[in-house]
Amino acid sequence: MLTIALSKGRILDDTLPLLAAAGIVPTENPDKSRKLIIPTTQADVRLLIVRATDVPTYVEHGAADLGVAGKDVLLEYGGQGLYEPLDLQIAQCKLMTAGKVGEPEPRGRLRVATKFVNVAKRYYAEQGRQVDIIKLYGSMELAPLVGLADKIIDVVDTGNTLRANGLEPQELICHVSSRLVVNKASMKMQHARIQALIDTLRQAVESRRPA
Ligand SMILES: Nc1ncnc2c1ncn2[C@@H]1O[C@H](COP(=O)(O)OP(=O)(O)OP(=O)(O)O)[C@@H](O)[C@H]1O
Ligand SMILES: O=P(O)(O)OC[C@H]1O[C@H](OP(=O)(O)OP(=O)(O)O)[C@H](O)[C@@H]1O
Repeated sequence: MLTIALSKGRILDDTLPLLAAAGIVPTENPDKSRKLIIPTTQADVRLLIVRATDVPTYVEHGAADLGVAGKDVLLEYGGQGLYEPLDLQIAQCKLMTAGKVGEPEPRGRLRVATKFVNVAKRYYAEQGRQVDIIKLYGSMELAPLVGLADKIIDVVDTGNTLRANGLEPQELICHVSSRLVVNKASMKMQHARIQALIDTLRQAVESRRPA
C-alpha cells in the first residue's frame, strides 16, 4: 500500500489533477466525504486527509509514505527527516512580514505575531534583530490592529487580506510553493515505485507550466 497525505482545500484541489496524470483518482470526493482515509482507483494507493501543518509529521513517522506540503509548513517544521524531491509549483504565495500602512518602524524590540514561530526566529536572528515572537494560530492580521504586535509574518498571495485590514506587505522572507515529500524509509523500501510516481508527477508539473 502506498499512502499519500494531503490537506483539504487548495493543496488537495491542485494535487488531484497531478495524481490523475499518474492514474490515481479518489473513489469518492474528499471535499464532500467525512472519511479521512480515501481509497483510489489504484487499489494499493490511498489518500490520508490531514491538517496542512500535520503533513510532515505523518510522512516523517511513516504513517504516510508521501505527502504534499507548502514550503512554509516545511520550513516551520524543520529538520532533515524528509526527502523533498519535487516542487509541484502549486499553492504559490510568499512568506512576508507585514505591518500597518504608513506606520514607522518601532524603535527597540519588535513584537511579531505569527504561526511561523521558527521561521520568524531564524529570519530575525539572521538580521541580528531582537524580537519578541507571539505565537498565533490564525487571524494574524488582527494583531497589529489591536496592539498585540507591531508586525506579522504570514503568507501573502494577492495581498487582499492585508489590504482589507489596513496592513501592507513589507519584507519578503521567501517564495512558497507546495512540495512532494517522501518518507526516507519508504523511499528505500519502495524505491522503484515511488521514483516512477515522482517521474510521472514531474512530467505532469512540467506539462502544466505556461509556455
Ligand atoms: N492565499 C494563498 N494563495 C496561495 N497559496 C496559499 C495561500 N494561503 C496558503 N497557501 C499555501 O497553501 C498551503 C495550504 O494552505 P491552506 O489554507 O489549505 O491551509 P492552512 O490554512 O495553512 O492550514 P489550516 O487550514 O490547517 O490552518 C499553505 O501552507 C501555503 O503553502
Ligand atoms: O494575499 P491573499 O490572496 O489575501 O492570501 C493570503 C491569505 O490566504 C491565506 O488564508 P486562506 O484564504 O487560505 O484562509 P485561511 O486563513 O483559512 O487559511 C493566508 O492565511 C492569508 O490570510
